[in-house]
Amino acid sequence: MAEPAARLCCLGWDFSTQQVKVVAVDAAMKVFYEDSVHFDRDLPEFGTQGGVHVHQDGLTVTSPVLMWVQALDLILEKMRASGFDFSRVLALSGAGQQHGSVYWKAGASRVLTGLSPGLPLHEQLQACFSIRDCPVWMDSSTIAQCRQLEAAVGGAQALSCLTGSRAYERFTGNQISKIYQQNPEAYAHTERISLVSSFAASLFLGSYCPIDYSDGSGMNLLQIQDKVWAQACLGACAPHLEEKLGPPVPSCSVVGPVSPYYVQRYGFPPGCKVVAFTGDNPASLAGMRLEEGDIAISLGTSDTLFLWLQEPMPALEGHIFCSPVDPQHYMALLCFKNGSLMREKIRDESASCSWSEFSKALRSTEMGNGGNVGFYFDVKEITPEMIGRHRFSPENREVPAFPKDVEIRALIEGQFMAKRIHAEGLGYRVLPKTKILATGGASHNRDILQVLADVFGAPVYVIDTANSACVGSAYRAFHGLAAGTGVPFSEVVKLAPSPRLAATPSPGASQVYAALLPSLSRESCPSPRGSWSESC
Ligand SMILES: O=C(CO)[C@@H](O)[C@H](O)CF
Repeated sequence: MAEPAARLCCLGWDFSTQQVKVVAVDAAMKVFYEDSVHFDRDLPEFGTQGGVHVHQDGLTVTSPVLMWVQALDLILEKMRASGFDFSRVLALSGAGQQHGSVYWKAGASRVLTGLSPGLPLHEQLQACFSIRDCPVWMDSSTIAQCRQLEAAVGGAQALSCLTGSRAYERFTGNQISKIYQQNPEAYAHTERISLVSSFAASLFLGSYCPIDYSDGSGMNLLQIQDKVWAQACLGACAPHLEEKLGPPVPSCSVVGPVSPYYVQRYGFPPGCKVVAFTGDNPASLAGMRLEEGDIAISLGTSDTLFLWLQEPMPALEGHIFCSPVDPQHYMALLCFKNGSLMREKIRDESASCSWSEFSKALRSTEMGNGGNVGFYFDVKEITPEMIGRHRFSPENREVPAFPKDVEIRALIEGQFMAKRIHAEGLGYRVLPKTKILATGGASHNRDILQVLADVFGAPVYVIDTANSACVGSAYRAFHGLAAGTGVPFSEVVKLAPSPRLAATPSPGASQVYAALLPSLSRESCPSPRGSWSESC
């Protein structure tokens, strides 16, 4: 096998909240190089914590754009110092933390197209941004702008039908609206607005890179069915916004060759292609190689569900984005705040702080828990917006407590049944070929995965998603090389490592949960909707 330095490859980048990461993937879909620059540790002069600045109001959260630029300088220098052979890079793509926005000052495009290979990027781009502290996804200071936007388009459900989500504080349109309202001069001096993903792509392109459909779906501005900017949303947020955004493009677009800056300074081949960058979650979906009917569940501090949808049903919970790998389909994201911290609390209270006791309780109780059902929200839940612990007896009476073993199963079954109900509320359907891809801390507990397989009636696989956004970006770069050939993404990446089977549904599981789910659905998803055309 050729030495790592000599292998033809694609690069996958991730401009995430805390770091910039890169992986190199060869034609056998094997990761053979990875590197990262950690903002807090490697660029301490910017004074971030977790890559961000939380402002005095506790609501505004920003990151310095020049920190991101300098991080790219640093990581490229690290790669060069390690002997990485840039001349073998066929294409590159990447991801950025979703919803964040970058404001290029009038005249910046001339600097971007005329970069001097003798200088680092951050020295040349110092004066190119009209806003130096960019709003990021952790910001929640735009509730007023959210209400204004929903009012302008006919309400929360109308906005969800149009853009895939009701108004969320972190979504970019509301952030732009706040900047226009509170800093009109900076807004007037802004010639281009990028997402973090398209900003990063612009650095490699040496010109403004368009926003892709998938990450653009996280702005409350893109009409996700027709994949055009929603004029009513643009008008409600800020004037002349469409010209500052530029037209969106399909996520699999080859947006151009890499800038000569990288050819001359680092030795990239002149023909190295830049494939549109996208959001970190869409890139992760690509990295996990989700296919139609599959679900990916990240069981972490909060639990996150990634769904592949053909016929989405926009709702007041969750987010529907254009798919990053199939222009005809969609993906959905559902976040559940009460994840591992809730599981750890019940473990401490009902299993003597022991996971093995916790697992023993799951093994010693029956599927369906004898009709005892529970919802456990010690912090205010996002999906649905509820708080507190709610336990119901088989007679559907609320009760104050369960025996310890019953409590443990009620927690896990309740968490997974709620996920299935809300997923189906967005239009998801379990198919015969459905795979559940589990990742995150709790995915190491086989007994928890067994409950997951039983509730969904589908096999559960475990995957390592440590670099899923980067790896997904490298996969998308390979897919970009096949642009115009009609070869599907799944075919391009078929050599990638397969997930490991961890649990299959127990006999009779479908019947048990088919009996329980409808009653739960009325509790936790009260407004049944029809298809997109019926509910929007
Ligand atoms: O806000 C989010 C998704 O809607 C987060 O997952 C960010 O993408 C993290 F960067």
